[in-house]
Amino acid sequence: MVLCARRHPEHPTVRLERGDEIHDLPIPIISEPSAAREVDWALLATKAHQTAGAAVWFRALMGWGTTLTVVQNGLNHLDRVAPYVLESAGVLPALAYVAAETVSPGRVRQTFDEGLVVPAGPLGEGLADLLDGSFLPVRRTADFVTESWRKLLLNLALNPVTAMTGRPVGMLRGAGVRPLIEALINEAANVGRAAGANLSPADVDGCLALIDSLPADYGTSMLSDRRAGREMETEAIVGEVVRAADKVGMPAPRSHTLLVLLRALERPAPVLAPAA
Ligand SMILES: NC(=O)C1=CN([C@@H]2O[C@H](COP(=O)(O)OP(=O)(O)OC[C@H]3O[C@@H](n4cnc5c(N)ncnc54)[C@H](OP(=O)(O)O)[C@@H]3O)[C@@H](O)[C@H]2O)C=CC1
Ligand SMILES: CC(C)(CO)C(=O)C(=O)O
Repeated sequence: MVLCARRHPEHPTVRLERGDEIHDLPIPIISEPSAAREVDWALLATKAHQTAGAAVWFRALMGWGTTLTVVQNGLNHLDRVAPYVLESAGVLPALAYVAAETVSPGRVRQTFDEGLVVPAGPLGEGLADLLDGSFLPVRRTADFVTESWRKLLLNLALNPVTAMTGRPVGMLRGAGVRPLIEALINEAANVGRAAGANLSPADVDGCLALIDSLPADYGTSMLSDRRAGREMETEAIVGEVVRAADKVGMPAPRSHTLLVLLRALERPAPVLAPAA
């Protein structure tokens, strides 16, 4: 295994903390694509909006037999990498049910551990074999579109509100907030259904039950980005729902409101002088 980074780290080791376990992982780290060799499996695990920037690595790592696994949140993983890989390249989308946060350079804390979900088929089987015995179980699904929407409902409920308030998920269960979250998930589930996802009321209930079961101090990847002052996955998560709603001609005012506020938070417009 080789870790491809855009800067060579000052501490060239990776420490993974999972509960009480500490694993110091002796993974070589390279920061120049010229140092990369063709591999059987390449895993893209940048934020969705960093895909174009990471594409320089695809050319260095990918040959005829390489499968690129896109481990990102959102929908349409394949479209995201299509401009940068050959049409014949093997590309596998993956949804991550883990929670990991870089707590200091080279130190990653993992607090939730349900593995990856990928489409059933030879590439999905290949990834499951590759990761067999690792910390990451790989579940295969015959309906990846529905799975992507299921994950999107969870991210839509958790990520923007934690990021906007700067507070972990316990806040979502507070008086007044939970009904908003429930309405937001129901609205997005209706859009997902119209867009072709086979979402049932049980999926909405399952999403809410998962949110209710998370530890109160549990963060999200978007909250980490907000805290660190990094760009957030606003477009890949909230933008996807709003664009899908526009496409199927359904109103999605709750998601739309979130999108406008998140965009304003990241790219504040100049304040207009009061009218004379
Ligand atoms: N974190 C989580 O708990 C979960 C995340 N996800 C999803 O997984 C994906 C990855 O998220 P996450 O791990 O949180 O992301 P992070 O921001 O923690 O990590 C992304 C890494 O990609 C690196 N990177 C960005 N651009 C390049 C580049 N051009 N070349 C090399 N490296 C690059 C960044 O480097 P640098 O350090 O230099 O910025 C950073 O280390 C996202 O789509 C997210 O939504 C899904 C489930 C849970
Ligand atoms: C499911 C969840 C919320 C796990 O942390 C996630 O996908 C994220 O943080 O982006």
